[in-house]
Amino acid sequence: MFSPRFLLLRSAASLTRRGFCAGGPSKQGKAPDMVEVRNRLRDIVGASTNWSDHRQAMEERVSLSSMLAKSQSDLPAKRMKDSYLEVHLPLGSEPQLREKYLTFHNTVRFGRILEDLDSLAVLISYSHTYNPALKKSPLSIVTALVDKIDMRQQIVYPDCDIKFTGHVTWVGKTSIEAKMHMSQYINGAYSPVLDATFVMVARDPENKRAAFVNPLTFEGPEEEKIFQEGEANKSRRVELSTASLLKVAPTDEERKIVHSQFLNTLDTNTVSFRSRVLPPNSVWMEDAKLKGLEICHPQERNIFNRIFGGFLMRKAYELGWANACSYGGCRPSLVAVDDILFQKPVEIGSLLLLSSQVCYTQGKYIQVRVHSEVYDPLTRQHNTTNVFHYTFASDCNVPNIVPKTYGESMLYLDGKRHFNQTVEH
Ligand SMILES: CCCCCCCCCCCCCC(=O)SCCNC(=O)CCNC(=O)[C@H](O)C(C)(C)COP(=O)(O)OP(=O)(O)OC[C@H]1O[C@@H](n2cnc3c(N)ncnc32)[C@H](O)[C@@H]1OP(=O)(O)O
Repeated sequence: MFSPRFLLLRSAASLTRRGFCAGGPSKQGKAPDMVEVRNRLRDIVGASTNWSDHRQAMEERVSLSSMLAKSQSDLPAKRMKDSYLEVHLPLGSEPQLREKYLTFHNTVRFGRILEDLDSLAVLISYSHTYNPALKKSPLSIVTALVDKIDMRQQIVYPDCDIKFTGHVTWVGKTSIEAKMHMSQYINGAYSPVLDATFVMVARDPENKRAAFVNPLTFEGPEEEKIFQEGEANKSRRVELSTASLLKVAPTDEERKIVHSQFLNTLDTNTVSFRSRVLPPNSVWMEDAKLKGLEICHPQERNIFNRIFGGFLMRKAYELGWANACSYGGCRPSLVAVDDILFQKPVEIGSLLLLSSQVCYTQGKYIQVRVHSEVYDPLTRQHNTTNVFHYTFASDCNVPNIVPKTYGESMLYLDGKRHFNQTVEH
């Protein structure tokens, strides 16, 4: 069985029984925090605490393959409340924790929140797939996609307690959608800060092949609605991927936008398609990039000895934020995160190249895309691992971003699609 600490974190019912009510810690014990979430994740898969033991720990996991279900119907259906978790981040009551989360401008580092959400989504997924007959889970559950994060409040205070709640909202055969909410204790009550939807994928113990997850049942019309939303999200994701500009031509309306941008930048003094002039209050796309490099040390590993998805999101977010800050000339605030795709795992020891680009602007909004790739210095090969999309708002209107090449125009249209999806709807 998973150890009693895991049970502390389990369902809504057990949380209430033990007194982990919304108001804060109980008398019987402290409400679970992020350290406990990560310790639990380590226990669930049997990850080593020291890097020097990681090979042995991985070898031990291989034997768990025989515990995998042969089909989804062999697994018992779970209820939404079976995976419900509530976790506290006591920034208000534990000042020593604040340092890790604090920005120079006395707000909360959003990159740290991304890390916490990622760990929580994994634990929610393990709660859904929990099998009391097993000591360790044979599943390797990885983050495939951050579907969206909607900000409901711009400012996150560094000295007020934070509460995360969440549960599984939809499952496929081997994938799980988890929705999480973050709220902050301000003036005697918790007020909503953000809503997040993640898609997790279950793999075998060696993280090589997909593995079945328990079906999900819903109780009552409210849960049915949540499940239907999950179905709709899945269909939307398939539609978006089919219409990707990397696969098909832009729509008629989009083509018109590209051509009118081209005409707007033609030099009227020359009869040439090549001589281009930057319109007033505009910036060429090629001048709105910011790049970075990360050496992927063992310290940033996840429980599967690959680089932790939350770390990748934090690094990409901070680079994207710095780019938006430099572009708008003031500190921007985050409006939304959407469609962060984890295409390939990042191995420990990799050189990770991060490249951010302002790809769309509208009024005070700045849409930033961050692309990350692993670079092998021996073969000089590059492999894309992630693509991140962030929407920021500046204090006042920013210059228009203008593409010059066809490839940049596609980035612009892709940025516009992401912007419309997150801000306008
Ligand atoms: C030791 C110290 C530890 C310290 C503690 C650290 C903190 C704790 C950290 C905790 C750990 C933190 C966690 C981390 O850090 S995880 C690290 C970050 N994530 C990764 O590295 C994942 C990288 N990506 C991949 O490996 C592959 O692309 C995956 C495995 C994701 C898919 O591969 P592939 O494409 O070959 O899969 P498939 O064709 O067999 O399909 C399988 C299923 O997947 C569904 N699907 C696929 N893609 C998407 C998508 N984009 N949107 C929605 N769904 C998607 C698909 O529909 C199907 O579902 P279903 O139809 O069967 O239902």
